[in-house]
Amino acid sequence: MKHGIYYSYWEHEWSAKFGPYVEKVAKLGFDIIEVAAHHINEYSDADLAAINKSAKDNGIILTAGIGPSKTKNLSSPDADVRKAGKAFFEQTLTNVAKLDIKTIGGALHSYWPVDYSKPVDKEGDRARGVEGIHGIADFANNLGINLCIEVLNRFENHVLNTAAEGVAFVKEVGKPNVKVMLDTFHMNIEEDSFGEAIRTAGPLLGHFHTGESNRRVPGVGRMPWHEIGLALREINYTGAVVMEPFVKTGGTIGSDIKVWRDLTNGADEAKMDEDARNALAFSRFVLGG
Ligand SMILES: O=C(CO)[C@@H](O)[C@H](O)[C@H](O)CO
Ligand SMILES: [Mn+2]
Repeated sequence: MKHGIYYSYWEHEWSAKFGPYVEKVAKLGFDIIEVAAHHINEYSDADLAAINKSAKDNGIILTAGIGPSKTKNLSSPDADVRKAGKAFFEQTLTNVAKLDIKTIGGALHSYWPVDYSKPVDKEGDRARGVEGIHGIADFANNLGINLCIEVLNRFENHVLNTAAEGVAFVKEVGKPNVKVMLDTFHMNIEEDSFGEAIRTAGPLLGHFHTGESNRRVPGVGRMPWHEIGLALREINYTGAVVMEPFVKTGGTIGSDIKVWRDLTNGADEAKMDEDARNALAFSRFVLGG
């Protein structure tokens, strides 16, 4: 098991440059940095090559996260949007591969966060989502990338809210590089049992996000970490465990995640680094790796 952190912990914008965080995360002792792929198509080949070299020099593996926008939604009822979504993913995956990234996770099958001001068509969106992911799976596989479909809570997405729904979706897609992704923050809202949800995903679990129920770093709240660690060991999970703390207000990150109060307790960057370091030690101890 390898441990990582989403660099958005320190930032306010999904567009924030991730290059400078590779060395920082390595110094904190992490194995992985998760980067936002939302704006990766704006990086030049030279930027990507420099980041890849920095990752190799620092012994860091990269993974990618993404919440596709409404205009890139693979499950949209509008065929032109689905087409734009496919083209966006092909370009994004091509650039992601330049960083030797093998895992991209998020609501790849849909868009995020969902606009609930209009009625949603869960069955239709799900069916189009299966087709959309099926349509980009081989392209990703040829680049050696796994597509990890994140199960999100009801307030953020309607298509997949539980591990069981995620598993059924992934089985219907039926491609070896399409996997289920779970996140303790979302599981805490939707699952009856953390252990059972992880066991339900079993060998299909491709990526795992961690965070407390208020999205602070692991170890400071009331998430049942021992139960989660036992279940991950039980299914012999050897993939990435990436903490995804969101603690700062402001910017598009603050508004998409709905952080309306400072969850850092007024921490400066050094204190935020220390919190991340402590959360890593806690995660290695309680989850393994
Ligand atoms: O859990 C979430 C959102 O609540 C994330 O994994 C998200 O999809 C990604 O961070 C977007 O970049
Ligand atoms: Mn997540």
